[in-house]
Amino acid sequence: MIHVENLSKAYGTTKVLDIPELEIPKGQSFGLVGNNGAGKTTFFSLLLDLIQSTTGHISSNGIQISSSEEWKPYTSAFIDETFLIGYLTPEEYFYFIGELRGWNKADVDQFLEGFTDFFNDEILNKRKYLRDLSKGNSKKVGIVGALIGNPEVIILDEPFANLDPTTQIRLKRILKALADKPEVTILVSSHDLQHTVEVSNRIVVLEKGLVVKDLQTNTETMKELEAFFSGEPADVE
Ligand SMILES: Nc1ncnc2c1ncn2[C@@H]1O[C@H](COP(=O)(O)OP(=O)(O)OP(=O)(O)O)[C@@H](O)[C@H]1O
Repeated sequence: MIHVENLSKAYGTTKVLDIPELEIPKGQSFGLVGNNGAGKTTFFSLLLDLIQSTTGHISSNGIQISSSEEWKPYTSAFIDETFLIGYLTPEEYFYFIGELRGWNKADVDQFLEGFTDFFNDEILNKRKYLRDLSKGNSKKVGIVGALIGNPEVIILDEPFANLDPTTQIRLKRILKALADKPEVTILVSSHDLQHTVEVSNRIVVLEKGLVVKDLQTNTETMKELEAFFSGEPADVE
């Protein structure tokens, strides 16, 4: 589905991402973890053609993302609040995204009914502009907006950050349900190892722009990640 080849990004003389090759098959739920500055957002920004690579390229379904728009109809993302439109209410924003994705108002309304718990009565019918929402509530809008139109590729940068514990648990359920769909490829970055392991069947660890671990999630993955990030051997209890 997504093929990365010889990809690097440098600012001046500093290389912040260097991925010689990476294949993300259709249907995979791909978790990206790494410490601050590891290159997670850089990678996702390159995947969405938000920044230009220094070398190499990424293709999605065989389409080179920097030279064609054809990947956009089936790809959706929420990276940060720049994806939101401050002067719209959540409803207006969702309808706007719906229009882009070929859904009418009724389709969007019906879809939003599935997020009543997730919204916790703080998003819809509040007559508030997106610019006035709290960070957590903005994130909820961005995530749900990214799911409108049943995209096949979903990219979410740190979706758990700024969410309260109840909403994090609800989000995990939503992401797991998406991960179970064979036609959906989902890429999530997070600093929360536990959440990432729970919603991903593959975990890639970035460190200073390099892929230093590439794991199929199993019962040992959490232990292995904790050992890696604490700098201690994995077999120490
Ligand atoms: N426009 C820029 N100019 C210079 N350096 C940049 C620029 N954008 C990102 N970087 C650098 O690239 C590196 C990777 O940043 P990136 O935001 O991808 O990391 P991250 O893994 O998402 O980090 P975090 O967990 O802190 O969000 C960092 O060292 C960052 O300072």
